[in-house]
Amino acid sequence: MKLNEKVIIFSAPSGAGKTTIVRHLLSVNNTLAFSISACSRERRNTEIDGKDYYFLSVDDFKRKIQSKSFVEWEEVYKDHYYGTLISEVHRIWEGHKIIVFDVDVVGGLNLKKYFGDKAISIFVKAPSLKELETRLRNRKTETEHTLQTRLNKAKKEMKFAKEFDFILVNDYPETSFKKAERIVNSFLDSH
Ligand SMILES: Nc1nc2c(ncn2[C@@H]2O[C@H](COP(=O)(O)OP(=O)(O)O)[C@@H](O)[C@H]2O)c(=O)[nH]1
Ligand SMILES: Nc1ncnc2c1ncn2[C@@H]1O[C@H](COP(=O)(O)OP(=O)(O)O)[C@@H](O)[C@H]1O
Repeated sequence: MKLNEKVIIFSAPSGAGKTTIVRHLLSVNNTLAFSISACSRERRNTEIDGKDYYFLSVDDFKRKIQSKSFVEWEEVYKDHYYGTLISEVHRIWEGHKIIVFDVDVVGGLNLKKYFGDKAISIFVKAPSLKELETRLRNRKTETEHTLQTRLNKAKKEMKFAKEFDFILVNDYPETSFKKAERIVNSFLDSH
């Protein structure tokens, strides 16, 4: 793969608000394009296949791992595989856009390693663990069990925050949107 374009990586514990921030950035800057990940979890009612994710069965996902179709992939939760397809990176670069990734924390660090100085990495943090829990509950996408799994994972992920180029505390949406715009614009204006 030719590494000839800039990429922007957003990572966060589930519920911190990275998808909300990424959606905002995409709505105000049409040079950016969202990297649609492949995943093997159930589609939520609000999600569209090929827009939010490429939804695959576990078997199809494993076949793509075998055929080395991923830049990176992870079994984020049991039987819930997520990954960035090489074909997706090409699709976006062929459209001459800057890729925006919305991936979990380990995935974000792997992408940072892969893309090197073409990448900027941003860790989105909720103001507190309590607030993270409130947001996940309000989103109404989790059962009590999956909520606890996500909160436990979040505690581990917080330790990696300092390995990212920026930590963006997502307190109020409007201020977070502005902070994200500033970080991204200065990256796009550089070299
Ligand atoms: N490593 C990796 N993680 C991903 C990818 N796409 C999504 N994820 C992460 O997988 C986790 C679960 O995603 P999802 O079920 O959509 O949860 P949500 O972030 O709580 O909406 C999140 O932390 C996502 O950021 C990917 O391509 N690679
Ligand atoms: N700054 C904020 N204040 C309050 N709620 C927020 C904020 N940012 C996002 N949310 C809400 O919190 C929930 C989790 O946000 P989401 O963007 O889905 O997080 P992630 O992609 O990191 O899992 C959503 O219901 C979203 O509307």
